[in-house]
Amino acid sequence: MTLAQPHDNITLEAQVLAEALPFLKRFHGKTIVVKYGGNAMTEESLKQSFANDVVLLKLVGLNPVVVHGGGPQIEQMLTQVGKKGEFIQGMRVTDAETMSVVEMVLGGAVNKEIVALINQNGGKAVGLTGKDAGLIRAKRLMLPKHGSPSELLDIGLVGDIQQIDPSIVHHLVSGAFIPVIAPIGFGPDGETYNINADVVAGKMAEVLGAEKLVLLTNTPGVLDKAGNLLTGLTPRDIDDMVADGTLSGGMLPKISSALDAARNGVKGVHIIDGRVPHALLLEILTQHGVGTMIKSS
Ligand SMILES: Nc1ncnc2c1ncn2[C@@H]1O[C@H](COP(=O)(O)OP(=O)(O)O)[C@@H](O)[C@H]1O
Ligand SMILES: CC(=O)N[C@@H](CCC(=O)OP(=O)(O)O)C(=O)O
Repeated sequence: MTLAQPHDNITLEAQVLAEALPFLKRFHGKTIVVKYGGNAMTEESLKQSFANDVVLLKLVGLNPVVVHGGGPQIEQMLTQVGKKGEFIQGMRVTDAETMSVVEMVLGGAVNKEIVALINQNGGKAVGLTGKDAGLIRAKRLMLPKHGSPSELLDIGLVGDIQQIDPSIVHHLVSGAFIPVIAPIGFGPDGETYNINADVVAGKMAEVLGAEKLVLLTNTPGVLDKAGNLLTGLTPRDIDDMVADGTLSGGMLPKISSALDAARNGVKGVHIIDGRVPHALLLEILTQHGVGTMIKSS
């Protein structure tokens, strides 16, 4: 027996669907880069709702391109092999052994899990690393030291993106596929580089001329010192928050990539809570933006 739904609920559902129309029109045929952070890939039901949202966006005419992280998953594997991860300014110090683990975890397990989830939900996902079809060319990153930016820190096999050749992504998107990209780059002499996934997502959004960049993470968005959600951030706010330490750890590369993308033409850049079911749909297809929008000025 199926019980009838109260009219109020039905009206509400119809209203939500009808409200999506202006967003569907605005974003039809547009590229949306979605960064799926390792910290947002925790519960099984959330992974399913993420995959479902990506497929839905594709089927209604948008072009989602997924860039994923996997920091916690790398950490787990490093622990199994008796190594401990170390981060400087939100970037993993990467020796040769760590690089093999990173490539195995990101290019293998995590990438294929996301591809399989999207495909189970009715999409046609194709997994890539930055090595495939020459997608992400990189060189060794030298980090300016905090407080003494003229001094440079060498943190190992961490990549600084030199060039993105988006042709493979364009081919896949036009063939109705959903690209799923692991943040690994290659150097001129065949070196393999570990690149922060937020940095890859930001650059990918710029190079693809994406309409939006949505970064899914494990906080409600960017928080102030008291833990309140900030719904919008200007470059000035960001400078102040970096200087007083309100932004730290993994949020540093995230914010700087988000700001670069906003300044380089990506119209909507959002950091949102990947632990909220269907956060991606709420952000893109409703008026109820969730999380923090990063403004270019
Ligand atoms: N001001 C801030 N607001 C929100 N999160 C912050 C802030 N400063 C630092 N963080 C940290 O940044 C983390 C998100 O970055 P990260 O761990 O790299 O996640 P992801 O795997 O999604 O990229 C948060 O879980 C939080 O611990
Ligand atoms: C250089 C660097 O820090 N690379 C990251 C790549 C994965 C990543 O960025 O994962 P999240 O998005 O889940 O944090 C790392 O090794 O953890």
